[in-house]
Amino acid sequence: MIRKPWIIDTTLRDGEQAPGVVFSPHEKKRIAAMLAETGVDEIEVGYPAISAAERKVIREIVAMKLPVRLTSWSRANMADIELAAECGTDAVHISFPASRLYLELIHKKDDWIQEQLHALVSKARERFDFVSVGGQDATRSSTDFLQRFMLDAEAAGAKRFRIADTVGIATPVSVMALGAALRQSSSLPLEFHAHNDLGMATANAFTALNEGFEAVSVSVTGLGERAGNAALEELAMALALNGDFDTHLDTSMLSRLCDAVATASGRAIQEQKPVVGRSAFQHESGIHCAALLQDPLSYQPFLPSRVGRSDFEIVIGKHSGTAAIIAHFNRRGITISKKEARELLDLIRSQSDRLKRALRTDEIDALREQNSVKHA
Ligand SMILES: CC(=O)SCCNC(=O)CCNC(=O)[C@H](O)C(C)(C)COP(=O)(O)OP(=O)(O)OC[C@H]1O[C@@H](n2cnc3c(N)ncnc32)[C@H](O)[C@@H]1OP(=O)(O)O
Ligand SMILES: O=C(O)CCC(=O)C(=O)O
Repeated sequence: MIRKPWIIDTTLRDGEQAPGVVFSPHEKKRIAAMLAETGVDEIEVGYPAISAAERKVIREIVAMKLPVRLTSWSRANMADIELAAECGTDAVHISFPASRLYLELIHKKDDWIQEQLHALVSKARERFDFVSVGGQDATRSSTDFLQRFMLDAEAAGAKRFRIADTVGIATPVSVMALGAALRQSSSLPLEFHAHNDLGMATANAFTALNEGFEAVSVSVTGLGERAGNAALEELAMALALNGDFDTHLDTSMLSRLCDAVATASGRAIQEQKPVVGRSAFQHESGIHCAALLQDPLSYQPFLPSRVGRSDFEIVIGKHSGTAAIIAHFNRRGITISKKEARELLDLIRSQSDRLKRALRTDEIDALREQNSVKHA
């Protein structure tokens, strides 16, 4: 059966918490509009308690009437919820500490959670259509604790429970075990909020959906605290290729969306970034290029056009072969013979070894000129 996962984008909340990142109101509105156009189901649009300016831009995004659920983030206190209610979002997410360590850090005991859940969720339900409850640091908590927490959240009227892997220590194996245990004791829909400290955020989000979590939170380019969150573009493509999910996401928007967030955040997209990094569709190896020129899916998981990119790029250097060299010239409207390509390849390899890099087009042209002078 094809499943429909609920994709929550938190670029405007957890994404902006990446150290040093500040989005302008214009950038926030543009990112929200692009997220809606991409087809995410919900946008965690910000944290109202930060400032009046934050509340103003959230209200402006609400006024855009995007076809997506907008959620405000809140701590587990009445003041934050009231500030969130001023913003007019459809939903509020109330974040509780969910581990002993986090409870101690805010000087609270276990029974505080139960009391607050009832007071805060019932208050929030008067003001919001949808109330989600979050467990911060849930992956360093015990299953018993979380089971009780979820039952209390459900009884208090919450509509979803977020398991936050706040310090990014979960693995696909632990996510599967946790999901299975929690679903035994409560029918409250589950969300997984991954962090990438061990490089597993996307894998954990993907595993959570496969394990039966109804929702995941992601951010564009994985922007977020420390090593970031699960990346929307990575999860979108993993789901699209998997075949068991229908996300309704327009993946052809992903490159533009990631570029917009990279520019607005001042965090350039890493060269090797999956899906949208510059080298994600760049090839130098001769064997790969020879095959790609016959079938572009031979050495790529999907066509670049699927994420809004143009054709794959051939890089000419030490690892090139003659097919790539002939194609390099063909793409520029120049026909060269296999024999000439072979002669050029020797020159390209020596120069590439010497320079310790691939060659630019002008350098390749100079070598061709040098080779033709030799034959004149
Ligand atoms: C894992 C996460 O992503 S959590 C989200 C983190 N995001 C942010 O912190 C970004 C925005 N933060 C801010 O603008 C400020 O920190 C504010 C407005 C939230 C609070 O500022 P301040 O009042 O100066 O408090 P400060 O930041 O020093 O300390 C955090 C306070 O929140 C309390 N707190 C922390 N987590 C929670 C929680 N889940 N529920 C209730 N209270 C909490 C702490 O006990 C502490 O309270 P205290 O000031 O009474 O001791
Ligand atoms: O919303 C929550 O409860 C969790 C917040 C968060 O971003 C995290 O714990 O990583």
